[in-house]
Amino acid sequence: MALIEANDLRVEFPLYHLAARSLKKRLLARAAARVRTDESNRVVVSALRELNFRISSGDRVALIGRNGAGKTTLLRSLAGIYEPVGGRIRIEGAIGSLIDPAAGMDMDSTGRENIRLRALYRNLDEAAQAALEEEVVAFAGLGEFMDVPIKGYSAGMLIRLAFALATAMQPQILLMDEWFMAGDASFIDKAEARLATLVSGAEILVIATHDMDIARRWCNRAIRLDAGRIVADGPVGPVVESMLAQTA
Ligand SMILES: Nc1ncnc2c1ncn2[C@@H]1O[C@H](COP(=O)(O)OP(=O)(O)OP(=O)(O)O)[C@@H](O)[C@H]1O
Repeated sequence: MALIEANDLRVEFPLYHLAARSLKKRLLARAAARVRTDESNRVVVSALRELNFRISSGDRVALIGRNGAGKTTLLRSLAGIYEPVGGRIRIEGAIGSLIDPAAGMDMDSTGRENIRLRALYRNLDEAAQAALEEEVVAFAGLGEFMDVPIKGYSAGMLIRLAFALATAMQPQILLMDEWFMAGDASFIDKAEARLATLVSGAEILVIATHDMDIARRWCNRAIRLDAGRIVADGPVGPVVESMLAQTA
């Protein structure tokens, strides 16, 4: 059984660039509720404030909310990319994340070399490594670009490779940013079919999105954030309605 549990989760970012007094003052005045000076006298923005929730097997959760609400920060905190400054996150289950296409990739290596590096990282034996390579190469459909250093890839090509790599191995918990649904039409069709299989196999899906249709189509629950706090958490229909009513 997979599980994600957050207790009083708090994430803050220091605003180092706010050395200029006037700018600091202006910003503090505008966003007083979210910007504070911490114990070390640093100006910090509260990205997530005392979040409490529990996500269990079978939950497919859409993280929704306006710009700056904290969706990406929460997704990244769950993936272990950001360290909470307060509270705790408990995760049970193997995580697969489709958050940052370049994460875990070596930009100087070719696509094929990146697949092999991932196989090494996952401790796959030779047969599993060969199977992974064959599957990712076929799915990504990058042709001879597979043998070109990935720093020469377009954004779309990098998404294809990242998507193929991340979805080749079935995770129990899948964390996803909506822009992984972007790309050219032929890839989107392929990606959606692949994702459908993955989502039906993954015990938990968490997807950060602005697109209420994506939320409704993929999720059964929504957590709505506003200015770093949870303002609604429940079945996807009513939570999406509350969001639409507010932005109408
Ligand atoms: N690396 C960072 N450094 C400083 N502040 C950050 C950083 N990342 C996020 N923030 C701040 O944290 C808050 C939450 O941002 P976050 O990106 O999580 O929101 P979001 O809901 O994903 O927004 P969007 O829909 O615009 O992508 C914002 O106030 C943002 O300015």
